[in-house]
Amino acid sequence: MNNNSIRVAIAGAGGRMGRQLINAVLQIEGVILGAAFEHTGSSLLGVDAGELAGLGKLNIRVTDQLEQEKDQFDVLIDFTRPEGTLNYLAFCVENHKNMIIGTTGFSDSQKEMIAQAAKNIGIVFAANYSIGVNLVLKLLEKAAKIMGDYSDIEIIEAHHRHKVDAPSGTALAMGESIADTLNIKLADHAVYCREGHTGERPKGAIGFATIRAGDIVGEHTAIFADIGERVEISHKASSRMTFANGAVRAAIWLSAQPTGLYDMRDVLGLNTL
Ligand SMILES: NC(=O)c1ccc[n+]([C@@H]2O[C@H](COP(=O)([O-])OP(=O)(O)OC[C@H]3O[C@@H](n4cnc5c(N)ncnc54)[C@H](O)[C@@H]3O)[C@@H](O)[C@H]2O)c1
Ligand SMILES: O=C(O)C1=N[C@H](C(=O)O)CCC1
Repeated sequence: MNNNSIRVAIAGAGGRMGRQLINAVLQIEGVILGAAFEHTGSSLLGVDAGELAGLGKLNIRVTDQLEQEKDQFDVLIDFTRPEGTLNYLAFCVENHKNMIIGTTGFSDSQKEMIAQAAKNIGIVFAANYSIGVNLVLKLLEKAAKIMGDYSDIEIIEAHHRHKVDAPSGTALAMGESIADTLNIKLADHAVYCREGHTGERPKGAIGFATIRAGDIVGEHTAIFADIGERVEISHKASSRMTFANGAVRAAIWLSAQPTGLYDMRDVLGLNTL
């Protein structure tokens, strides 16, 4: 640790991702843990953040008192729920703190609030912070360019039984990447549900299928299928540390950027390829 270290606050510190993020902050050079937040009423308030993550005492207590901690951090990493994110967003705008948003499941109007906030602070907003998934988003542009206007496109995702939103943010980002390349609106082509007598597959549909089971960390496949052949582009995450390491990398990168809205492809330099 040195005086130039970026001080990170973790929101949702007691969650599956929050605990991994505490771990990642302690392991990665250039960042230190400044604060750990949980929502009001959480049974984890007052618990030591290091002990929460199984790392021993850090003398940083989990709190819901943002105002009291505001001088302890430069950037807030949020993996919570949309309503939680929007509360933290208002606080960060008010107090000029950068934000890394990993939460998924936002409505269009909530996404617009994030975009508006990014006029005042730096925000990286990504449905998936793994390097591999962001590479996949780029590969999908290539596949869509070559096969997108004649093949049947389907996106399949699988996650653990506790996940509350569907399709996953990553599956939607994959759909957006394909739709943007084809110059179409995902909302006009997405098919999220099939049941009963559906009729034949409409040409140009982008289908989504969701699996929720056990402890699956996160798996995504995009299929481009024609008669006689199909291409499948897949990513499988086997540890949440891949997301946590990516989010901390984004926090370091964001500290050197001007105010604005970025995604993980900006952080990795993939948007200029
Ligand atoms: N972008 C990525 O790379 C990535 C990776 C994994 C998970 N996620 C997303 O991150 C989010 C969290 O996932 P998780 O598996 O850690 O979930 P989780 O349920 O284990 O953790 C959520 C945390 O948020 C807290 N929380 C819930 N409601 C809140 C509120 N209103 N205000 C403040 N805090 C609140 C909970 O107490 C908990 O600590 C989900 O939206 C998930 O889809 C994104
Ligand atoms: O575990 C989750 O929840 C995940 N959510 C993200 C999504 O919705 O895409 C990323 C993968 C893990």
